[in-house]
Amino acid sequence: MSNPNEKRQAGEAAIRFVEDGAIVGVGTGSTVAFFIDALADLKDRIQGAVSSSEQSTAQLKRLGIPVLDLNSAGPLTIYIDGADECDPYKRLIKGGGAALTREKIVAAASEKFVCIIDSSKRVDLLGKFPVPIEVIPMARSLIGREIVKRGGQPVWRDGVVTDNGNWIIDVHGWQIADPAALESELNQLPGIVTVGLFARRPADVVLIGDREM
Ligand SMILES: O=C[C@H](O)[C@H](O)[C@H](O)COP(=O)(O)O
Repeated sequence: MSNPNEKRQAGEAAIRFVEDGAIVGVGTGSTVAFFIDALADLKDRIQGAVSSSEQSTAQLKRLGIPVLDLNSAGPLTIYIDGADECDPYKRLIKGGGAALTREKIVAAASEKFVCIIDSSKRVDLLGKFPVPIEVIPMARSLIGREIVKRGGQPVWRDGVVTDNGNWIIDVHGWQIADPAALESELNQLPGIVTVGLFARRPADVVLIGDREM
């Protein structure tokens, strides 16, 4: 069961990775919300943040933290984000909040990815949490069939539209022995925008509560 106290501890502990003058990559979700609250206390010491979602942008702006565009911000030193599952190799499932595409972009643009979770997210094998996949709407059925061919059960997150105007399919029933290979394979399918597996670029540091994994 998710532990809000550990989420808050992780969000606050991640502040130690923020250096003076940094532009901070900011993820999305209830754990990141604690991080953003803590970041507000440092707002005069950083240049600003690059956000991964409209939700995080709204919170950052409300707290007076400048939100910068990734194209002008350039490479970032640090990205802080939550996850839905994390394995012993710091490979992740993300996208429970439908923000996976921008999250993967900001993570890729950052030198160090610090993942903040509570202990309920730690697993030995990824796949108990359904894998979110962002798809172009016209490809929903096509991608659904491709997932069934690969042993998964696709469930359309009906009614959810991502910040990019796309849809989400959640894949149940995968026990993922080689997440990087599955991520690469799915990345080849026309119509898939982003796979919620962060295995080719795992986290660099994982904080479970205030404890480093
Ligand atoms: O799309 C959402 C993100 O990948 C979140 O980082 C993930 O779902 C974890 O969210 P939370 O911190 O609320 O458990």
